[in-house]
Amino acid sequence: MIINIFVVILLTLVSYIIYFAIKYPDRAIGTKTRPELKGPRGFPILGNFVALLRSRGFMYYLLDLLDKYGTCFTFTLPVKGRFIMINDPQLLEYTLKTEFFSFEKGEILHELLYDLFGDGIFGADGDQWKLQRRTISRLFQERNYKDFIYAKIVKESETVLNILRRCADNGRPIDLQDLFYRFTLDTLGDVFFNTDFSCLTSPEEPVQFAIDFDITQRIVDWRLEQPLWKFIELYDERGRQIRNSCEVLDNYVYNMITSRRADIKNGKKPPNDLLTLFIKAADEDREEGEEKLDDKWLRDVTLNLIIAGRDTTAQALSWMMYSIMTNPSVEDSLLNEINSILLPNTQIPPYDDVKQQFKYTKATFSETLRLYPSVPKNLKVCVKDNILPNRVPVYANEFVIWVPWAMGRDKNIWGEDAQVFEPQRFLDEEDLLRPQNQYKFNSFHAGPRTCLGQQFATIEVVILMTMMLKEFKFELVPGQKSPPEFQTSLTLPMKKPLMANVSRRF
Ligand code: HEM
Repeated sequence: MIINIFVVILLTLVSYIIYFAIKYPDRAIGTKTRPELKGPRGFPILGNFVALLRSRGFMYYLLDLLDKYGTCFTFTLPVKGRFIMINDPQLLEYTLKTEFFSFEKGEILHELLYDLFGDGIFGADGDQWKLQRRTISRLFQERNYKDFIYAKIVKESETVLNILRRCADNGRPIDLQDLFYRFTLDTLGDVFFNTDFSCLTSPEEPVQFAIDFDITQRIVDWRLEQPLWKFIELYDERGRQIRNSCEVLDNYVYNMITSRRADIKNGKKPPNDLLTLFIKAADEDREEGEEKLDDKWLRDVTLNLIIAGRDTTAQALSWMMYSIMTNPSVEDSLLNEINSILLPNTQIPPYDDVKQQFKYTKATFSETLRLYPSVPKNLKVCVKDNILPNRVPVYANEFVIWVPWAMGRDKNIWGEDAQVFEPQRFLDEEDLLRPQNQYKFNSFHAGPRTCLGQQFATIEVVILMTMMLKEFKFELVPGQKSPPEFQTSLTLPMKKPLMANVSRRF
């Protein structure tokens, strides 16, 4: 009897598989056929999943396909569906601005980001996104930079200099990538919570908040590439790890919120930081009838911003230092600029200079992000049938995907010298910053969802780079791969440490 039931189930299963294999002979189950589009042929039911698994990771897979098929092609993955590449500024403008409401983050992305990002701005769409964008923009304004953000960045930069002084004195090389991760996390801890995560004060010690942060991000990255993540996490270690790490992060942030609320209630003067401002903004908005601004909302907003600001900026700093160390003429121009703006015997650039001057430093930062964009690939889901300007239809539930890494190196977009590191391309004849088309230089995203931390990151980079380069010379420790390999991830970490020797200039 049991054997009969088993045979019936097996036969039914096999019949279904045969049925679906005939219905979806070269693409993932559930996807529409698109014979008019170029792209690799997939397996029945699984689409291009096998090829993706055989590749070195999603990013490398996309780069191989871009080489083979050009800027617009398609492939399919089970559970996720069809992806259409749109590696072209005009197509990007159309999806990120003109048809903004037809292309969203969508439910699939929201769900796989949820443990870490919650309902925060990164996974949010519609009114939920609009409300957060409005509140966050209100707080990233000039007055707050002047009042406390600038001073906190300078303070953390000085701690970095102390570490570098010890390295220079001991003749010990340093891993710059690790140093920059510590710097950006400590800066965000200070700016958001007026707290010291102690990443820089104990540079040899692991930091629990950072460890749990890295675990959750790694698992979220993996989910992006793995269609069966929900099922695998049921029996795999990763499910337990992400729950535990998120609990640590949640407890940390909720404790901060609770004790700050208590301080405010008891009439204690709260510190100048973004948490205080967010609590005030949330309370004001709640009085105006916004229901959603509770402590969970505050947790989501602050954690999203820390995630947004830590890795992106640390990685940009690492690639920038690598580019400076391997381009002596760029280093000379940076030093000329620093010495022409700073008075002799001063090392800290004044706020107004950071904002208005340092054009070459800012151009070097942009050039770094053109070649090494901190978010190297990105995607949106189509929520309403649409036709792209190149006449390619995109149907609801299909993804559009683009690769800033490849766009930044595309000769058709940046000219014959696209592969060359040349900050001058961001400056005009009078050495003023050239206004950029956001859809061409899209490392900070573009359209209504442009990065809200661009100014924050620029100020952080200008201050730290100026202070570091003024006092120290950096040289790559020989024997490292150049250019360094990246690790496939949501962002663009270097795969190995970036080891440098440090010596004093004076
Ligand atoms: C080099 C540094 C940075 C780069 C290259 C960068 C790049 C980006 C990119 C590509 C996006 C779009 C991501 C998406 O598809 O959702 C984004 C969004 C965002 N970034 Fe940044 N970012 C940087 C630093 C920062 C910092 C320091 C902060 C804040 C402390 C920040 C806050 C945000 C926020 C809030 C959004 C979401 C905007 C929205 O969805 O409306 N970013 N950033």
